[in-house]
Amino acid sequence: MRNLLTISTIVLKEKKDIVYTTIFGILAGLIGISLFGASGYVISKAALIPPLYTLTVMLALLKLFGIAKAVTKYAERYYSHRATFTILGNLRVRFFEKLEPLMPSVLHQYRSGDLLARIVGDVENLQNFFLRVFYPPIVFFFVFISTIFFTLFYSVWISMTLAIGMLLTGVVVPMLAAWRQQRLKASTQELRSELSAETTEFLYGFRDLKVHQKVGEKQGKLTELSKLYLSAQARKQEAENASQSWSLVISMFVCWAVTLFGVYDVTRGELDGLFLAMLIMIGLNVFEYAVPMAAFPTHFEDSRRSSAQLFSIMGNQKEVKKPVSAVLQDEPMDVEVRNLSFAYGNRNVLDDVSVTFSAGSKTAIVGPSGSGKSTLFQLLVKLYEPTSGTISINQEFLTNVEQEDLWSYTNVVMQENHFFYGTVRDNLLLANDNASDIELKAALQAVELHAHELDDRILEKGENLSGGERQKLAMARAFLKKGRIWLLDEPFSSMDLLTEQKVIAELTQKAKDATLIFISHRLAGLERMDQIIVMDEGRVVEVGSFSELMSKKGYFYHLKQVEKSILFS
Ligand SMILES: Nc1ncnc2c1ncn2[C@@H]1O[C@H](COP(=O)(O)OP(=O)(O)OP(=O)(O)O)[C@@H](O)[C@H]1O
Repeated sequence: MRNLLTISTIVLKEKKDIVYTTIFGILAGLIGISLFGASGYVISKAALIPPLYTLTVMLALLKLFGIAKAVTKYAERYYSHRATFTILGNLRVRFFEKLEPLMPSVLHQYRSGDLLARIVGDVENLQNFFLRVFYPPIVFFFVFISTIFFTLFYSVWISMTLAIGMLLTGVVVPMLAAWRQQRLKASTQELRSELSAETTEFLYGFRDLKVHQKVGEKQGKLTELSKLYLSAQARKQEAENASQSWSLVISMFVCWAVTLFGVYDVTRGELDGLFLAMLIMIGLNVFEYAVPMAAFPTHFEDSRRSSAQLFSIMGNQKEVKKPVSAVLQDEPMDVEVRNLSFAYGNRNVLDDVSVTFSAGSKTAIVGPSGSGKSTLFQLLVKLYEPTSGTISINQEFLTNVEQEDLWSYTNVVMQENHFFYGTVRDNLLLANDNASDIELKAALQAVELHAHELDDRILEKGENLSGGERQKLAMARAFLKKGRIWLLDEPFSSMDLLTEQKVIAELTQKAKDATLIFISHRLAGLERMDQIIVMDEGRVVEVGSFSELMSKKGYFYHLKQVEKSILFS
């Protein structure tokens, strides 16, 4: 409910349109009922053969009502839709602004299809909040109350019957429908998110599923989920149709009752027969405004669930602080890690890690698979927040440094890098918009990607590149940036040894005025590093230069012996 209140505050920003919508909605309702009522009166009056001029004036008035109804209805639609689309725009912007600083951690917690369904589907769903939940009840009650008061002048019984009809269609039927909605366990939103997440995974993993002959099995699961979603939608629609039908049935009974009471009053001489048709027509027309009330609970429940789904993404996250930072400079920077621990859920993967990367130093982090190297890397680039301990850059805690700032001063190459559909040029320009073609070609040369032209096409996710070529292109992208911290997570693992040595030589040259931290599986070529950090089971087990570690004959020395024995066996 708190989420819906937040949505209401966003909706209320469009006060002007909301007021206009409500006023024109009420006017359209009152004029519509007057038009019907007046038609009934004119029919009765015409039967008494009044002078022609009386009929002419009455018909002219009817025409005027007709035009006024069309104009007010148009204005109501115009302002309500204008408000809806502006509110939808505001919601999208608000959601995006809230989500953007949280994005790295959000991406790790949600399946991509689920996130997409929430961003697109749930925001879209909220368009009904104003259009079907927020203002129709106001119009309904205002129009009904006015009608009840008006009919009171003619017949207490008719007025009372309309009041009962209003209570039944405006309160009882929607309450029953809301109760039924609550009993529908699986919400369409949750099922849609699941379906979207499963479909995305199916498409991403299609090739592997095919290789392992599991396409049919996965397809069956998807079909099952899709059926569940369709039946949830059907049940929801059935519930809405049922309450609309009940509303209609009640309105018909009320109209019969109005007719009966009217006839009874006329026979007793308490009501002029001239007004009977008018009252019946009013009774028939006023229930038009009860129809949206029947759908009210469905849309209310939809909006509640959608807002809860949306806010659950933001509510789960600790918002990353974004104070302005003056710590990052265009010169090599100190990076200090103190007593850093990190857990994925309740699984500890880093335990009390303390290391220093002094300004301009070159560090390699090595260790067996799963020792926590990449996790440390992700904490250094602020993709995760530490469970405890600190990371500081130039004596400023990383929590006080803007993520965008950090990334603009850092050259990052991850284990898996993303490439977009487009040309080699487009993908390189991501790192530096202002790079000239000469600089782009030099970057390609530096990573030994001679065979590729700037206009060569790259498919989505770099599908038409080999693993090594993807790493080379990612390095070329990093070479185009002028960062003062280099953070590389196994950037050469798929390159051949010769290319690796050439790229490392180029990297050493390019990063000579920067702090370089790189994670490596291979132990060759680490002699030129200022320090080597050896990790095992989430802890730092050794730190020192190559010669220090080799003479110590500890963990690193042992790893090196194993590597040698594999290479020369
Ligand atoms: N997103 C995640 N959720 C849960 N556990 C994770 C996640 N990512 C990594 N882990 C676990 O954390 C531990 C450390 O992983 P990490 O990727 O940091 O190791 P690594 O030393 O970089 O390994 P490698 O050399 O194979 O890349 C591993 O046991 C891994 O299973």
